[in-house]
Amino acid sequence: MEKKTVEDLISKAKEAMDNAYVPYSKYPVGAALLTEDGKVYSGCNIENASYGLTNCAERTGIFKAVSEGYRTFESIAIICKGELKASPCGACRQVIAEFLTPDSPVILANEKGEHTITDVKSLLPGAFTTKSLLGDNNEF
Ligand SMILES: O=c1ccn([C@H]2C[C@H](O)[C@@H](CO)O2)c(=O)[nH]1
Ligand SMILES: [Zn+2]
Repeated sequence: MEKKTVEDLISKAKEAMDNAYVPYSKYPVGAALLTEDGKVYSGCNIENASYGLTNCAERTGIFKAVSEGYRTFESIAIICKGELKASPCGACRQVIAEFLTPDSPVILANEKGEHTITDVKSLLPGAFTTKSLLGDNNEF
């Protein structure tokens, strides 16, 4: 990926992270997605007093974009507070696998300005996808 694109996505994810609603965990997360036509959608985590209703940053960003008509994304950047780089939860990995391709870059960043780039298939090998429903997933 181009350095500028990576830096831009991380910076948009950080802006979203600053809007995180996290009174319970106090663990802000931000995500930013690049659409096929070059737009960026971002999201933050949104918690709830009924803890299980919390929505992660990744899914907030993806659902915002899907609700406006987007169906596939080029890449996603995720950032969290602190020195550890972000790592999406299992639910988000499944949703990421739905809307990005197995080779799509996933940028995992921390607040110190560091990041790692992995991809969707590494986050969720053998993902259950629309292909599985069509009997066309023979990864395993
Ligand atoms: O990748 C992740 C992991 C966790 N969270 C949120 C959920 C909750 O608000 C807080 C602590 O789990 O972090 C995210 O938004 N994305
Ligand atoms: Zn999640």
